[in-house]
Amino acid sequence: MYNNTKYTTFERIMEIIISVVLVTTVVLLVTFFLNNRFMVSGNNLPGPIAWPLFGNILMVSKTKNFYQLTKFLREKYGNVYRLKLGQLTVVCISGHKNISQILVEDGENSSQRPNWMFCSRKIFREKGIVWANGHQWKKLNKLIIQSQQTTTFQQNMQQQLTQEVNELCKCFSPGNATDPLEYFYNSTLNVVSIMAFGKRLQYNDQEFKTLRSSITYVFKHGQSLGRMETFFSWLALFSKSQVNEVVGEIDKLHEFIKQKLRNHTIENNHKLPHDVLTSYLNLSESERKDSALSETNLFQAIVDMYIAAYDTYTATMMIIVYYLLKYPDVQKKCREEIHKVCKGKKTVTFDDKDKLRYVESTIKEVLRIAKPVVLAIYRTIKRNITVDGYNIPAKSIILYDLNDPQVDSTLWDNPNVFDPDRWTNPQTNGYLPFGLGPRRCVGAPTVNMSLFLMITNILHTFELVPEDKNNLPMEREWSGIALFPKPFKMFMKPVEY
Ligand code: HEM
Repeated sequence: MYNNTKYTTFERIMEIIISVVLVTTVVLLVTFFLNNRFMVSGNNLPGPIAWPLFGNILMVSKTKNFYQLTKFLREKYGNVYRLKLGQLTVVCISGHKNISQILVEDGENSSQRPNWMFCSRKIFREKGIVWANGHQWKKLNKLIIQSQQTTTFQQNMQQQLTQEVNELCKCFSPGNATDPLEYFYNSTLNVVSIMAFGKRLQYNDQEFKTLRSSITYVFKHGQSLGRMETFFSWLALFSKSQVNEVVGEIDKLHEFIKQKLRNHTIENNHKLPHDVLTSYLNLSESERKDSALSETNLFQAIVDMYIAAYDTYTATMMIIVYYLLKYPDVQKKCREEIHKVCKGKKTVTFDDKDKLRYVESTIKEVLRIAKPVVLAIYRTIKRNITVDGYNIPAKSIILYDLNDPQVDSTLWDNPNVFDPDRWTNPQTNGYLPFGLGPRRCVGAPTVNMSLFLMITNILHTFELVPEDKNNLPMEREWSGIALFPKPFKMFMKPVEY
C-alpha cells in the first residue's frame, strides 16, 4: 500500500515533468518556425549576443531611452550593426555616407515600409500612407504634397494658424508659471486639422476632445516598438480584445473624417483647394476610382498624419521654447528682429520670412542640434545591399540615425555648439530633421511654415521666462518616438514695443 502511493506520486511528478518538457518543445518549435519566417540570414553583421527566442528584447525593454541604447551599441559595434528582436532582425545604420547611400543613392530599394509587421497588418490594416508601398504610397504622397503647394492652402494655413496662436497664448496667464506640454499637443492636433479640413477646432468642443482622446489612444497602443506582437506574432492570440479596441478608435476617427468630407462636399467650396480634403474632391472621377485613392485610404492617411505629427511636432515646439528659455540672449535677438521688421503690424505673416533671417536660423539650429526626432520610421529593403562592407539581406528592418550627420564634425564646424549664426551661410548637406530620400516627411512644408508662424507670433507679443532658470537640464526624455526636454514651467509676459 505504502509503495503503491509512493509509486503514484513519483508517476505524477514524472507526468508533470514530461508535460512541461513537451509544451516547452512545442513552444520552441513554433517560435523557431515563426522566427525563421521573418529572420534574415547569411549576413556578417556585428551586434550584441542574441538569446534564443528573445534575441535582444530583454536589453531593449530594460532601457528607458532606446535612442541612448542605440548610441551605446554604435560605439561598441560601429556604424552598421544588428539587433535581434524576437522574430525580427533590425539593422541600425549611422554615418552620413552610409545613410546617404542607403536612402538616396539606393532610395528606390530602401523606400519600402515593412508592411508585413503586426501593427501595419492588424491595426492599420495596410491602409493609408505610412505603411503603404508602391502605387498606393505614390498616389497618397502626391495628393498630400500637392495640396500643400497651392497658394490657397498657404493663405488658409496662415489665417487659421494666426487664430491658433491667439488661442494658445490665452491658455497662459502672465502671473502663473505653466508647463506648455499639454497646450502644445492641442496645437499639434490643430495644425493637422487645418491641413486636412482647412479649420482649427476649439479646444473646448466635444469634437476636439474626442479627437484628442482617440489619437492619444491609437498613438499609445499602436506603436510597433511598444507592442510585443511585433516581435512574437503568436502573442496576437492573447491580445485580441485590446487590438480590437485600437481598431475601434481608428474606425471612430474614420467616421469623424468621413463627416468632414461629407460637409466639404455639401459646402462645395473645393474650387479653390485649401486643404487635403478639397484637393481630394478636386481629383477627377476616374482618379478617385483608383483603389489607392479610396475613401478608406484617404481617411487612414489623415489618421496617419495626426499620428506622425503627434509627438514629433509637440517635441519640436517644446525643444524650441526650451532653447529660447535657456538662451535668453538668442530670444532677445529674435524679438528685436521681429519688432524691427514687423513694426506696427499686429501679427507676423509668412511674407516676412525672408526678412526674419535670425529667427529662421534659430529654428533651424534647434532642429539641427537638438534632434527632436532621431530615429525615422522603420524601413525595409527589397534587395540585398552592402553598406560599409556589411551585407544587409532583403527584408531586414532598417533604422537610421537622423541626428548623427547633423553633429558630424566633418560636415559642421563646432557641431556641438548652439550657434544660430552658422546659418548665415545656409547648408543642406547633413541636415535631415525630416528624413531623406523619397520617404522624407510628407508634412515638412507645413511644419516649416507653422513652426515659423507660431514661434514668431508668440515672441512678437510675449517674453518667455523660465520659472527656474537654474533648473533647465540638457538631459532629454525618450517618448518612444521623439526626445522631449525634461518638464519645465515658464511665464509668458506680455511685451511692450
Ligand atoms: C517637426 C515636426 C516633424 C518632424 C521632425 C517630422 C519628421 C519625420 C520623419 C523623420 C519621418 C520619417 C521619414 C523616413 O522614413 O525617413 C516622417 C514621416 C512622416 N511624417 Fe513627419 N515630421 C514632423 C511633423 C509632421 C506633420 C505635422 C505631419 C502631418 C502631415 C507629418 C506627416 C508625416 C507622414 C505621413 C510621414 C510618413 C511619410 C511616408 O511614409 O511616406 N509629419 N516625419
